[in-house]
Amino acid sequence: MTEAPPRVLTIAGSDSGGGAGIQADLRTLFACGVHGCVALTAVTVQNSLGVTGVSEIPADVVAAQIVSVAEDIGVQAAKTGMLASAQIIEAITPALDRVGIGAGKTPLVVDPVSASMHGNPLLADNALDALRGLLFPRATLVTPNLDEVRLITGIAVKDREDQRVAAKALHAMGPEWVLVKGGHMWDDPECLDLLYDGQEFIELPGPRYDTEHTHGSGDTLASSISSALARGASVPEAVRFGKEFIVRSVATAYPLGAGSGPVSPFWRLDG
Ligand SMILES: Nc1ncnc2c1ncn2[C@@H]1O[C@H](COP(=O)(O)OP(=O)(O)OP(=O)(O)O)[C@@H](O)[C@H]1O
Ligand SMILES: Cc1ncc(COP(=O)(O)O)c(N)n1
Repeated sequence: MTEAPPRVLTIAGSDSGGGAGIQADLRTLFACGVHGCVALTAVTVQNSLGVTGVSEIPADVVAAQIVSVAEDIGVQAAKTGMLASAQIIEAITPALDRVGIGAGKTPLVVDPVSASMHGNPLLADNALDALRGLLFPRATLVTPNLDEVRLITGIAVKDREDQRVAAKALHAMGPEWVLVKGGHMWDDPECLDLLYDGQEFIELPGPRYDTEHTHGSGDTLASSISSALARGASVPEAVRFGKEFIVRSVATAYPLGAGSGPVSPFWRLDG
């Protein structure tokens, strides 16, 4: 009998265009050789141009998916993406505690998705307190982009020095590690992501490709990191793996529809 691969649980929303959300997560997890499980939080009506509708899954159903999967199948890492509302965050917190995800147990990556790349909201404004107060203290790693940094901390990051100040402010909210992503530092010729554990800064430099096709880049990064954590990697090892994974996925992104196409993990399946 073949041994089961590691399992990663993604707690996230669906993107009907298949570029971001759980579709990007499952595609990435598959390419990384781990089994992906899902706790669906919302269905979005979405294509390459943006989001035109959102239907939330009832909060108790989101929580029940987590418990069902973790208690039977077992997971070695989990990640959150679009969480939609304070009610969903409040419902999943006791479920995560019940099955031992986060808070120093099974690694939990919190990607604090607040809006789509087109600017459409994916998290209610009144959910920020729950995100900061309930999820951040349980997180092994939080992975905000610069818009999310501004929403969560009030810090407008313009350069690499600000990125360090923001990392400290985010770390003070309770996560073990913080990754401040540099994709939105538009003036920077590189995409430098900054990892911080309260003591040491680790810089993860990378090229900046001149492309509009970066849909799903945050999900792909967080999922590839989660796959490495599920295999037992340390956080710095997992983030280095994820950075290499996303660089190659942006390099091979493809156009789709009239707007922004998705980053592509397919390169990993070649040869
Ligand atoms: N044009 C680019 N070229 C290379 N790497 C990029 C580019 N844009 C983003 N990245 C990388 O992709 C990852 C996601 O970064 P970003 O800051 O864009 O997060 P995000 O906004 O959450 O992503 P998205 O919302 O597009 O899913 C980071 O590792 C970042 O450095
Ligand atoms: C369901 C869902 N989850 C996450 C994103 C963020 O991805 P992006 O910033 O690339 O639009 C999204 N657009 N849709």
